[in-house]
Amino acid sequence: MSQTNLPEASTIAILGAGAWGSALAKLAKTNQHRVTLWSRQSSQSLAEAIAGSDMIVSAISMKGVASIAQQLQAIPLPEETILVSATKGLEPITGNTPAQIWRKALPHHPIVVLSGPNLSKEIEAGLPSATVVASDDAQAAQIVQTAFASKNFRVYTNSDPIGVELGGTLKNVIAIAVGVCDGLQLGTNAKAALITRALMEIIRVGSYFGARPETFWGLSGLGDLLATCNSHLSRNYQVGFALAQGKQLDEAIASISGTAEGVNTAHVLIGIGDRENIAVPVSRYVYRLLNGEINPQEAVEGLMERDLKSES
Ligand SMILES: NC(=O)C1=CN([C@@H]2O[C@H](COP(=O)(O)OP(=O)(O)OC[C@H]3O[C@@H](n4cnc5c(N)ncnc54)[C@H](OP(=O)(O)O)[C@@H]3O)[C@@H](O)[C@H]2O)C=CC1
Ligand SMILES: O=C(CO)COP(=O)(O)O
Repeated sequence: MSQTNLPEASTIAILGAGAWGSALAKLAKTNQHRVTLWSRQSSQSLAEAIAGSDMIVSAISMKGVASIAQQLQAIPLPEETILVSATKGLEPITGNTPAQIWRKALPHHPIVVLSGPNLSKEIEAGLPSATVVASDDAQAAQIVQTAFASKNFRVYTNSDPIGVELGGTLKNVIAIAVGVCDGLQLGTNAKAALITRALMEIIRVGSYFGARPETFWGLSGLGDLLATCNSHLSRNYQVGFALAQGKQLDEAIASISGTAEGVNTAHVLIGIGDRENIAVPVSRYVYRLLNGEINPQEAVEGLMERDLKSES
């Protein structure tokens, strides 16, 4: 399909009017869709905002997903309405991904995950970028692809939704680690080693959950690691950088605008790693640092002094 042809106009409701929801709304408007951007602050009710939507896109922070999904359950919706999950996080206690929450709440709807190296400020500025839309429902993924693709936003489909979702979610913890690495001025070799070993860790966790390893070499895995680990625009990276400057976690969080999902994800991930016996050394040191058990320098020493092992 040529991207010079505008996709047919759809009615799209975007839930979550923060940085990411607003950027997605702008992308959808570029393609002439009728767009409603909704948050808890909106004058419209949720039911009014989604009325007549062909597609509902959730760009809500992890902490709000379950309650909004529950509210949507109570609103009659045609079964063909596509739900697109753009949140990158894990639910505390259950460890569910956002798409798993949507699937449980609205089992009869097509669910599509949207994830990739998508720093919202760059997208708002109209810079070129690419993303992935993943679903078990190939047709739904293609509809979302067509709806959002434009000359500055290249959208790929993928049939491994859990892999695409975990790639975007788990890299947030690593972006905190790399923010620490850069904040301590540990150099390019250290950063390359950290990102590469972290990718192995992400693949280990993803494989346990049934994701395909090769998915993590794509945009939502390696691609998003490269974006967030190399940019001061990443809030997760900023949290790590601030910790390396000696800030306490609450100060670091207060110093960024918006949500740094990696903080909560680290806690949920370590719970899963402990329960399922999955080795996640980089994420574990991030978790210990966030908990105040160690300082940034001790995290570096701990990672460097681990038992010697083979690379695989
Ligand atoms: N910013 C980015 O570059 C990207 C972000 N993401 C992901 O998108 C998600 C949102 O990020 P971002 O837009 O940056 O975050 P923001 O903090 O800018 O916005 C969060 C949005 O979630 C809503 N929200 C928060 N808590 C609740 C709740 N308890 N109930 C209902 N709504 C709630 C907020 O609503 P209210 O205004 O009412 O508080 C707000 O609209 C995150 O998971 C993030 O990882 C993914 C790709 C890129
Ligand atoms: O996920 C993102 C870019 O793909 C945004 O990263 P931060 O949440 O760290 O800002």
